[in-house]
Amino acid sequence: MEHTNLILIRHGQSEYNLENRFTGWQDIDITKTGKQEARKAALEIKDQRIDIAFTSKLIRAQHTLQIIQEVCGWQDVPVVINKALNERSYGALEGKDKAEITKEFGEKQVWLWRRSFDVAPPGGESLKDTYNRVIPYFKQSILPCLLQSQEVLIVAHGNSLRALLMFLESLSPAQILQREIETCVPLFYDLSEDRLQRLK
Ligand SMILES: O=C(O)[C@H](O)COP(=O)(O)O
Repeated sequence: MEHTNLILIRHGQSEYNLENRFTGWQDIDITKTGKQEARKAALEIKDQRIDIAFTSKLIRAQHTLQIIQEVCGWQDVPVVINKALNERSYGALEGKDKAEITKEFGEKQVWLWRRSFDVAPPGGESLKDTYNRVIPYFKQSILPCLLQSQEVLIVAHGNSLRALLMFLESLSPAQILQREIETCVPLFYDLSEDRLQRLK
């Protein structure tokens, strides 16, 4: 496998993913399928060296990371938990059925809430709001590890990771509209020293 110094993984399927409900900050665990996805992701990355792992305060991400650690034998890898990596808040939509909300508000509005950069769901966070907490945390706590040549694993959420890859790949608000992050499909980054310096 090629060298990589940063791996991003979205948690395994959650109970609400299975039920097609908006999750956001609701602390919902992963399903049996989610556990299998985590084991599969672990097998894909187990040959990598990981020095430190970061995850959110939410159980679906932590549980996914625990399974990865068990399968890879990485129980001793230090884990840093921070709410800055939490999923975006879906506000008033949390717990609601995505299909019913689409029926009520229309596909275009729901798509803007789910995928646009700056349209926030009612009472929740836009991707821009999420970006504005994820990226300062990345710069302050994760980037220094990478700059010290540590190999980093981040297990987080669809939208906190969309914010992060927008930053890492210098994507515009128009480009991020198209990006979907699948559950437990590892994203590998090999960031050169020069690139890391420019991310500071
Ligand atoms: O919070 C949620 O509902 C999901 O984790 C991500 O949802 P999305 O695909 O609507 O962004």
